[in-house]
Amino acid sequence: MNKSNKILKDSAAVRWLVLVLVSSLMFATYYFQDFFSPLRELMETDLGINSEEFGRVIGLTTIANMFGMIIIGGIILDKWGIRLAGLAFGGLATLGGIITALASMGYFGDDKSSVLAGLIVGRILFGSGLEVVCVVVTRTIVKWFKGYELALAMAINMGFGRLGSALAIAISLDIAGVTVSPAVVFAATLIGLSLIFFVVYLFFDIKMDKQIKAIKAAGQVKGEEAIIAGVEQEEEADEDFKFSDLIKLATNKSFIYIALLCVAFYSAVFPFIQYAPDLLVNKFGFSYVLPDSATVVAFGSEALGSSLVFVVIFIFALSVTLIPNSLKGKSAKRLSVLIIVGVFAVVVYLVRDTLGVWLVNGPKTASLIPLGTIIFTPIFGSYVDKKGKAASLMILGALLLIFAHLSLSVFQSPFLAYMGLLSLGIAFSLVPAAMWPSVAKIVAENRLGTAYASMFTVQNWGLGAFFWGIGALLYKVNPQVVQAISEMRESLLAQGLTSGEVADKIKLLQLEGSLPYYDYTWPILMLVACGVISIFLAFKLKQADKEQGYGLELPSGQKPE
Ligand SMILES: C[C@H](N)C(=O)N[C@@H](CCCCN)C(=O)O
Repeated sequence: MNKSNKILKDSAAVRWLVLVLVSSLMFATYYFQDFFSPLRELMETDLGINSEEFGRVIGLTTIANMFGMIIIGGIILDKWGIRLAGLAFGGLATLGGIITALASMGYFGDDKSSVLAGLIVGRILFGSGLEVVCVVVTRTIVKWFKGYELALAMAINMGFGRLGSALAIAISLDIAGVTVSPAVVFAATLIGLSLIFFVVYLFFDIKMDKQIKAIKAAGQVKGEEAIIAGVEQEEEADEDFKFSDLIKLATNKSFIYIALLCVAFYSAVFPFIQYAPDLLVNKFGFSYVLPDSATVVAFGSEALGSSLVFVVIFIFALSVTLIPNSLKGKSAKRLSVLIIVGVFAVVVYLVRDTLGVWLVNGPKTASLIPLGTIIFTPIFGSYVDKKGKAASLMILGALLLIFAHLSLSVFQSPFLAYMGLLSLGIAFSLVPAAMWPSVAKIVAENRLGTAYASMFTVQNWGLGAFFWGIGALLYKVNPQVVQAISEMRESLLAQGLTSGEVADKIKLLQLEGSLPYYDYTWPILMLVACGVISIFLAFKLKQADKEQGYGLELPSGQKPE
């Protein structure tokens, strides 16, 4: 390559800096999507927002996407390009964040209906920007990493999103303290900051476009340079939305199965994560606040012991998965697994008090689900690249999903709860790692943009229904709990207690057994049905792939004979 024809993306340092700058938008939007999750109870005690209304706030976040916002956003992205579309939809998400924050502070009125209306409007605006931001970021990564480390860049970008989710679940209650608004203000500030990072990115984008233009203008576009300079045109053709393409996709059996699998699978995961901290507190007796070690012991040695076993199994699974990549020879592999597990078991023993405190806290434990996927997704992604078996791995993921939701709904054992969370984390790594590259096998490259946009749209139908549905069913099957908490809240407020004091008092009364907990059995059992549908669809996908020959079971780059 002619040295003078080098452009910004040829520098690894600039490429990775760009990835961090644009991935900050993923981090912040995923954070904002999930930060309400550990606040379910506080919303009720601080703002009087019950579980059905909580479900409405979360569910309506996706409403614009259910009615074609992602398709519209994709068309706008084609017309305006990455820079303007990123600013417009990142700005929309930020505006939604600001309105949500103002509503939680009582800026639009202190009464429950004004707060609720403000929260809903804010979340709808945020949600309208969220998914298009995800498409803009994906397209930006393709622009900078095509021909380089594209798959790794995508996995790391997804990791930024998962880190956002994990942190949101783990720390928002600590940020909130006794009122909801500080957590909302913090989450909205993060989106604002990430938009500033995106603005910084724009300087790189403008500069690279100028370089490409200059190369073209100088008429040096030959051979290898042509590929580089052709980036823009190539991507425009790749990502264009065409309604005729939608029709073609809708008649492809394999695409239908994978799109429906995307709906069924993600419906049982993203909405579950929103309720996981509250489920762990209400069903398994986890805490919302970080308890001291004495309380952890009182929580029960069974739970404490199971949580530590959970950590050791997690590390065992991790080392078994990781080691084959780095060591050859069975005995060397076994020995290194033993050493790693042994060392970690000692470390776990030494820090057992702190770890025990964390692993009986609902939000902190629930945050391990997205956190674990940051490590597992690239591992499974590389397995799919090298060995294939994508359809079979989706079947396995669906099976783990069923186990997870069964152990978290019908059983009452903390040990099974930890195992359920672990298998949910593995499923949440397996299925995305196998699903997204499979779409690229089923759909021609020039239809991928349309394929992702239509998949995200139908996915949002499921998400909207289940975000709201879990809260609504929880409300429906727990009328006495809703009434008892609401009456207690009214009476404590009438006695002159502040909303923070009311929240504390209600928690205390629940701990003492004077106020009941929510029963989550039916809302989570409903998600088992999603797992059963997922497994059926994954089998159908494997069958359809055999007929249509996309090679989903083959390693990356191999085609069936
Ligand atoms: C929420 C979003 N619609 C979604 O499905 N995100 C996926 C990642 C999609 C990556 C596509 N290149 C996720 O698992 O977070």
